[in-house]
Amino acid sequence: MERLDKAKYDDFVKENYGSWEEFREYCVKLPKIELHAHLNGSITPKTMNELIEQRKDKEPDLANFSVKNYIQPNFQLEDFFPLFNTVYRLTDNIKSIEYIARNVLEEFSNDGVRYIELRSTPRKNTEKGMTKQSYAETLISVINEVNKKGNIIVRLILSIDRKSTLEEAMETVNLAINLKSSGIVVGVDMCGNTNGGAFSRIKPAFEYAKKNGLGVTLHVAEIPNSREDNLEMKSVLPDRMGHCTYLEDDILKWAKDNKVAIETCITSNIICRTVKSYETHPFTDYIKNGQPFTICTDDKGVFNCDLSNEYLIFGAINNYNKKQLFEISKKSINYIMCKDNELKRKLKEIWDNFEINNLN
Ligand SMILES: CNc1ncnc2c1ncn2[C@@H]1O[C@H](COP(=O)(O)O)[C@@H](O)[C@H]1O
Repeated sequence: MERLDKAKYDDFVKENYGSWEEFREYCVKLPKIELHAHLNGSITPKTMNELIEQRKDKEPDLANFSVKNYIQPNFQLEDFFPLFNTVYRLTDNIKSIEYIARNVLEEFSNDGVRYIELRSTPRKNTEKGMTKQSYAETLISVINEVNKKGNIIVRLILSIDRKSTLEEAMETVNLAINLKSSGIVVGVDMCGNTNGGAFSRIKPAFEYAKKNGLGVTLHVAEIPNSREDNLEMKSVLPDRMGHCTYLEDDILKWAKDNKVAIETCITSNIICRTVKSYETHPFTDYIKNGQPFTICTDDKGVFNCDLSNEYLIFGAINNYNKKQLFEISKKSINYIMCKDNELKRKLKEIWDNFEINNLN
């Protein structure tokens, strides 16, 4: 938020929302959909410290573990990926996965997120008895618990790290196929270090996922000069694409024509310096061109952000009033991977009720 030159937007905010506080309140109250959130990047420092406290007696190396502000001066995308070496030490067993999932989902719910497709990379840790399968099943069980409470509706996307071998990628896709009947797993994602290798190596796994009725989302063009990869990714016909900060016009046009929404992660792009400023973020072109997109947090724990604030930033920069921001959040219903029509009807009802009660 500090990075946004608020003074520039004071007049607009005063006229349309009353004050910045009221603007923020509106953004929290607005029902929202989150379609690009990595579980392990969404853990707050508070939750990390709680995990350390819970475990340090039995695992003394954790006593010296300090959770400091991740974002140091001159932080950039290359500094981001190694952070997970540390985070994964703290989330290396099933109990911790359960704990972080509960906390992260509760935080999204408190922020007014009404539907989320949370994503996470199943990992194994033989020493601690964690398998990819138990990792995913634990998430499903927490999600079922959260769904029962009824404040937020949660579905799961299993992520595949870009540096995986094809065999590893296929293992995760098969896991997702087997767990589809839970009604919770809706698709697969490709994420991880942008230097992790050519997408073509693991492309067959995503084609196989699509053939088996899973949704597919891919991290596309987060960095420049990735034309070859971008074309390979497009040819999989993904349902959505993450970031796309350096995506070429012809592929953007293809995405528009085929209603492939871009998961745009504003604060993440600014902090990782893949976009220079809020004002020059490609979302301004998305609006101009009628590009389908959805506003997302990416890693709310690492970037110290929340979805309400992403809406606030987006609203301020584009001078969007209450109704316009509402329309943006409502459109995201069209981009969910979950094919359950009853669920879509339920979401539309939530948005319609909000509109009746707040915007007429
Ligand atoms: C900054 N933008 C990004 N670009 C690419 N990959 C990202 C990412 N943000 C997070 N991840 C990837 O998500 C995984 C962590 O969450 P899970 O263990 O799956 O829950 C890591 O592989 C990380 O590289």
